[in-house]
Amino acid sequence: MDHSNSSSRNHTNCNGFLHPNQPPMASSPNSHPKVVTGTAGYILEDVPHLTDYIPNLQTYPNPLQDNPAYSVVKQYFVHVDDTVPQKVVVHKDGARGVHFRRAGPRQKVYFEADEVQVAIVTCGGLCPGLNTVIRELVCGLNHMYGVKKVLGINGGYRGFYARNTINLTPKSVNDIHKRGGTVLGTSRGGHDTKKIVDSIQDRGINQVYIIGGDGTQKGASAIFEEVRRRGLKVSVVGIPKTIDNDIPVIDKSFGFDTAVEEAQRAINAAHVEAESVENGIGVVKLMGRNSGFIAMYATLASRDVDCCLIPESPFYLEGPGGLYEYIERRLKENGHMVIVIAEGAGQELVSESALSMSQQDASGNKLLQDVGLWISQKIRDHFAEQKTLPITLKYIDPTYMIRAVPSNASDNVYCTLLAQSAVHGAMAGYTGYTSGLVNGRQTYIPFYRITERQNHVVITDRMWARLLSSTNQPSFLGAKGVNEEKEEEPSNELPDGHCSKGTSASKELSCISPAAC
Ligand SMILES: Nc1ncnc2c1ncn2[C@@H]1O[C@H](COP(=O)(O)OP(=O)(O)OP(=O)(O)O)[C@@H](O)[C@H]1O
Ligand SMILES: O=P(O)(O)OC[C@H]1O[C@](O)(CO)[C@@H](O)[C@@H]1O
Ligand SMILES: [Mg+2]
Repeated sequence: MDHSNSSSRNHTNCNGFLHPNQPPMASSPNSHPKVVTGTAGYILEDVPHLTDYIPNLQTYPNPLQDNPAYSVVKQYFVHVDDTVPQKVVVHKDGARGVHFRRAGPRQKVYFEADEVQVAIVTCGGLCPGLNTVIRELVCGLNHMYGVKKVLGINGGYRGFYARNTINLTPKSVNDIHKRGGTVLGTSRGGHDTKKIVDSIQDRGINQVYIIGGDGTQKGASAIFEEVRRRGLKVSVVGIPKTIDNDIPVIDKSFGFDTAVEEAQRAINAAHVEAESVENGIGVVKLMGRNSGFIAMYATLASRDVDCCLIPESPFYLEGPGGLYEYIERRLKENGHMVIVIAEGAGQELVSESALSMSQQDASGNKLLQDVGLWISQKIRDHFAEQKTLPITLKYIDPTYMIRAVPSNASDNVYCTLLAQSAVHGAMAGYTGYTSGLVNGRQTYIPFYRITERQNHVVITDRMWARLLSSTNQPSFLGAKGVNEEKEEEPSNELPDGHCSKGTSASKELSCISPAAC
């Protein structure tokens, strides 16, 4: 695919054509999904390119061609038509389904090293690996493409217009990956698209790398649209960050492995405390506002957990099949037990007994009640009232300790690949995309696929069933509940316990190709 000629690119490629419902990008005030279809139900959900709205942009040979480290690598450059399938499990006669553009270096780039002025910003909550991504962006840009001008935006989105910037060099970021947090600082709220793009324009920034969760990626999408509306040669790139693993499409988010590993320490402590006393109960609260992935994977990894409670699986306390009954049975069988609870679990129960559920943080996220404290007290009160089983309960809340640590070895490698892929895409003129791993391959995913939904644990899927069979906890769902759950989340099941509740664009695509989802 030759991006020096955007019109030919929009109309025929990948043995396919622009989807008939999609107008050509250049004629529309806002970008539209670029969907290319091919034979056998092939669909490419492509990402925008600078040439979509700035014609005749000059190209340059990729400097990696002369880089001794890379020139020996056979087929180092990604073929322009390489794409990655969203779904790898297919049936003999099924459609090929949705694909994303494969990430990696291209033969031609759209920026000369001296011309590039980069900005990097981190937004939202902390997550292990933020500093590694920052480091690898700075080093990747410098070592692979000779880019020297890299600014760090201080304190999240508002830093674009309200704070001083920080010069980042390979030397200044050399060992930041060994530290937790983000050297740039972060914040919630403060996204003012006009002021941010004014700042981008005023500072001559032409590549923006935005590291953050679902809210941040929505902000990145708004920045991209405004940049495009102003006709600026600025690549806007998202790098997905979330300890909750609630970003859809991608295999998992960076820092998640580290968080699960770190959670083991809290679970171990809860287990040691619980088994050291008669009828000991250890309760561990883990993060997960709307998605219980950390709790689910930490439970599966640990084997010491007897009950895992997540936001996706409503539970109840009293009566047959309830939590109290299970605790009593487990204590009688085993003498102790460990409960892991995600912070977003059981919020409807807590809110019945707490004051307000309507408070929000600066980004508009609902502030949660402390379900860990609440459930610990409820269990203590219940068994004190019963007087038949005297329990000792220890409550551990390691939530901020888990996300404040530096990333582990595997997350460091993942962060490096994500950052390098992001850089290759921007240098190749792509924009308006999130760099993400899909089925083990680095890809460029259009913003709308990342922002339209959240990733949730599917409690009717195999992974949750594995958890139930490993803990032996009740499912808290009658047959009716299971059927309702199946009806609610019908078609977008992703491998191994991931599901994204669909909205507009992807639902349309499911209609084009049901086998794609
Ligand atoms: N719909 C939106 N449009 C523009 N900007 C947004 C939107 N939602 C959130 N933002 C901005 O994105 C930034 C981060 O959002 P938020 O605090 O929700 O964290 P996040 O990126 O979702 O990360 P996490 O939830 O994992 O901590 C904030 O500065 C917020 O103002
Ligand atoms: O207290 P803060 O910084 O708002 O962050 C808490 C939230 O951040 C998250 O870790 C998401 O980043 C959620 O799990 C949690 O609810
Ligand atoms: Mg979020």
